[in-house]
Amino acid sequence: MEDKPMELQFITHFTDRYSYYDSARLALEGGCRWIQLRMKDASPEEREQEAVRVQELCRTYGATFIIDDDVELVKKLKADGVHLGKNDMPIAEARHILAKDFIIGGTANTFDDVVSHYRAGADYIGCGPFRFTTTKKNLSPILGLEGYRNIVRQMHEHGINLPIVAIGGITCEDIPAIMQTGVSGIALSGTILRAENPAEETRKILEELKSKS
Ligand SMILES: Cc1ncc(COP(=O)(O)OP(=O)(O)O)c(N)n1
Ligand SMILES: Cc1ncsc1CCOP(=O)(O)O
Ligand SMILES: [Mg+2]
Repeated sequence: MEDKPMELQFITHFTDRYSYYDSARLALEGGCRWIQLRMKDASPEEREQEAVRVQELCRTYGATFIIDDDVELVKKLKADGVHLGKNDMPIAEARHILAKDFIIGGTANTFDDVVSHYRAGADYIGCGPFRFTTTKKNLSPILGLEGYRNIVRQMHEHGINLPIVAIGGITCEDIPAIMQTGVSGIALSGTILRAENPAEETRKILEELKSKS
C-alpha cells in the first residue's frame, strides 16, 4: 500500500459543468492527492482513453490514481489501484491478478462485508452510504454516524486494522462528526462539484480534515 495520505479520495463524476477529466483536475488543483476514476455509463474504450489522461494528470500532481471496477484496465495501465464492490470482481480474485503491487479497495455496508474484504486482502474499505446521494444508483442502507461507530467498534473488538473511508452524500460540515467515529478518511464527489468553486471547496475540506486528524 502506498504511503500517501488517505484522508480524502475524490470520485470523478460527469456533470453539466464538468467532464470526468475536469472534475479530477479541479480536485487536484484544490490539493486532493487521491483520485478515483469512476465512469459508470462509459464504454470500455471511453474509459481507457479518459483513464490515460487522468493518470497523466495524477502523475503531474503526485496523486494516487485508482480506477473503479476495472481490474484489467488497472493492470494494463499500471494505475495505482482498483475499487471493487459487490457486483464487481471478487477481491480475492483481483488480489490474485494484481498481486501485492496494487491498491485494492472494497465497498462495505456492514461489519460482515468488512471482515470478508479483510480476509480477501483488501487494502482499504469504502464504507457507506453515510446518507442518501444521487451520485450512485441502488444505494445500500444508510449508515449515518451510528453505523460507522458500530463498524469501527466491531473492528477494534475483532482486531481488524484496515483504513475505513466513509462515502455517500458527505459535505464539509459533516467532517468533524464523521471523523469522530474513528474512520480514517472520506470519499466524495457531489459536494465538490456542486460548489461554485470546486478547487476552493476541496481546499476547505482538506483544511477541515487536517484540523480533525
Ligand atoms: C471509496 C469508494 N467506496 C465505495 C464505492 C462504491 O463502489 P461499488 O459498490 O462498486 O459501486 P460503484 O462505484 O461501482 O457504482 C466506490 N466506488 N469508492
Ligand atoms: C461511489 C459512491 N458510492 C456511494 S456514494 C458514491 C459516490 C460519491 O457520492 P457523493 O457524490 O454523494 O459524494
Ligand atoms: Mg463497482
